[in-house]
Amino acid sequence: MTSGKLIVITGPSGVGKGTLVKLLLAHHPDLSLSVSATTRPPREGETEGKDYFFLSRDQFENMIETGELLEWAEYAGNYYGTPRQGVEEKLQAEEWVVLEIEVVGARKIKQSFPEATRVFILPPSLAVLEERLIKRGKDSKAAIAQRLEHAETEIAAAEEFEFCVVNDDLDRSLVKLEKIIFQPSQKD
Ligand SMILES: Nc1nc2c(ncn2[C@@H]2O[C@H](COP(=O)(O)OP(=O)(O)O)[C@@H](O)[C@H]2O)c(=O)[nH]1
Ligand SMILES: Nc1ncnc2c1ncn2[C@@H]1O[C@H](COP(=O)(O)OP(=O)(O)O)[C@@H](O)[C@H]1O
Repeated sequence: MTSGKLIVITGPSGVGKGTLVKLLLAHHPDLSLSVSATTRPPREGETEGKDYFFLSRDQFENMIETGELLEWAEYAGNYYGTPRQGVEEKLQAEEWVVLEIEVVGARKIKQSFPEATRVFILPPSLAVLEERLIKRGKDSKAAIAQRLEHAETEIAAAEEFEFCVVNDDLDRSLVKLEKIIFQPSQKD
């Protein structure tokens, strides 16, 4: 790797961003994942500093005010944001950094990093997205309904992004993502 690169993976909740990013990092240990800050309480099994930096609203708002976040957004009642320092240090060290973030934040990244490679992950259909959210078993019925409603607006913005991948078959989607990241000039 000859220079730093910022890779942004975005798309609606439940589309498979986390699953794809995990596979991508397992196949390419050179890539570095940015750990986000959030005011959402930790879920069972989540670790501070590994999955997220878990902050109070006051702490998060302080980071916004002091410009410590590269981007941030409010999603389903909680704040989520990318700590600036870690990403900038990694890019300066010529690392390739992956952000897995929701759509509003991914949009904002374009302003500070016009060169970023941004990939929007699409579900094969809204029905499949709903199925995945239900199967994942992490969200209440009401939360799933809220996420699906939100997904429709997010999907309408997909065309703004440099690349789109429909996450149908997981292995095929991973290959498409790898092509976008490592061979962006080649068309398939
Ligand atoms: N803008 C922004 N979104 C983030 C960040 N970190 C995570 N997210 C997004 O916030 C949304 C909710 O994340 P989470 O509560 O972990 O739920 P899940 O990804 O749906 O399981 C997801 O779409 C994440 O991609 C961040 O640093 N900035
Ligand atoms: N290509 C796929 N085919 C079938 N199920 C998938 C696929 N990608 C992800 N999933 C499943 O869908 C659910 C949501 O995926 P997840 O990675 O948590 O989404 P996100 O991070 O976008 O919220 C998980 O249960 C995951 O195992």
